[in-house]
Amino acid sequence: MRTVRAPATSANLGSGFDVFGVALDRPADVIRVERAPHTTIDVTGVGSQYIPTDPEKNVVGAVADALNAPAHIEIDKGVRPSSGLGSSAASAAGAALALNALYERGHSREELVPVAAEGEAVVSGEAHVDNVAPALLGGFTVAREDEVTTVETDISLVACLPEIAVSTRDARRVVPDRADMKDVVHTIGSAATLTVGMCRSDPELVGTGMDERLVTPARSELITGYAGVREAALDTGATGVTVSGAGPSVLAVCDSEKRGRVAAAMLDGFEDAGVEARAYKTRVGGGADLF
Ligand SMILES: Nc1ncnc2c1ncn2[C@@H]1O[C@H](COP(=O)(O)OP(=O)(O)OP(=O)(O)O)[C@@H](O)[C@H]1O
Ligand SMILES: N[C@@H](CCO)C(=O)O
Repeated sequence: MRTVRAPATSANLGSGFDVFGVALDRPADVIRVERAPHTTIDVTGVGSQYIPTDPEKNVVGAVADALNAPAHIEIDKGVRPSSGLGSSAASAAGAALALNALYERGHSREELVPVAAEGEAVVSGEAHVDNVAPALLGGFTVAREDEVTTVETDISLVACLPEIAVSTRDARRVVPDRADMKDVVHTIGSAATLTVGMCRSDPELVGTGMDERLVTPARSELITGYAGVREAALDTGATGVTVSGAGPSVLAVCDSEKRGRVAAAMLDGFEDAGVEARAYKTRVGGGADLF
């Protein structure tokens, strides 16, 4: 048997749609795998009632197929599904690392990124890697077609998860097909600023670099209370706020000692909109741990 703790992740960070991602040091899924003639799946934990155990429909089934590694797979969910915190990616990345070890396949973590992305294709229709890459590699990741660059960084974050479900599939439908060149230029400037901020572990630059006008405006409409939550976080010292992944979680960057105040303000913002929520005081963390 092999066990992996696979972290939540936040993709996009505003200006890096389908490119940027970060590993979060909490929450996380725990995946246990044992050799078996056919793949079977048990799911427990947060939101497990919404997660299929059919290997054709669960992301870990696609990963087991891709590695030709049938197994009994137990998933203890710490990352709620349809959260914008890379719930499906945590399971896919965890299963890839665990099955690779169980069957001694010998793949590197980098080689496991496209394998785990096969799982993402099961749920969102596309094998996007911007959540599985940080879940496997840790830190801040920049994903291009066949290449992922990683940077270690020390950035504190608050991820606020409302009791709303937004599926990645639905949130991809509202992304506009076309963009104004002025908005594209603005986004490139933000993405470059954010990248420098990650390299310098500078929350001001990272927060400033989250600003963009291409994807977030349409997606934030799917999150009841978003405008108030964003304003509340900025008023209490966050340096930047954006939609986490496809939403509905809202991600704020701030100094580590301000996380408590920012988290409380974001929860109040959702409460004012009549939405229950929970907040994770977290930071950019490492990739999945194999035990
Ligand atoms: N092992 C799994 N863990 C979580 N969700 C799974 C798993 N297998 C299948 N799913 C399905 O995937 C969907 C959740 O994935 P989705 O990409 O929409 O959310 P997410 O991973 O939290 O978000 P995001 O990618 O925006 O951070 C749900 O419909 C869920 O039933
Ligand atoms: N980049 C993907 C990530 C989903 O978590 C999206 O925003 O649709």
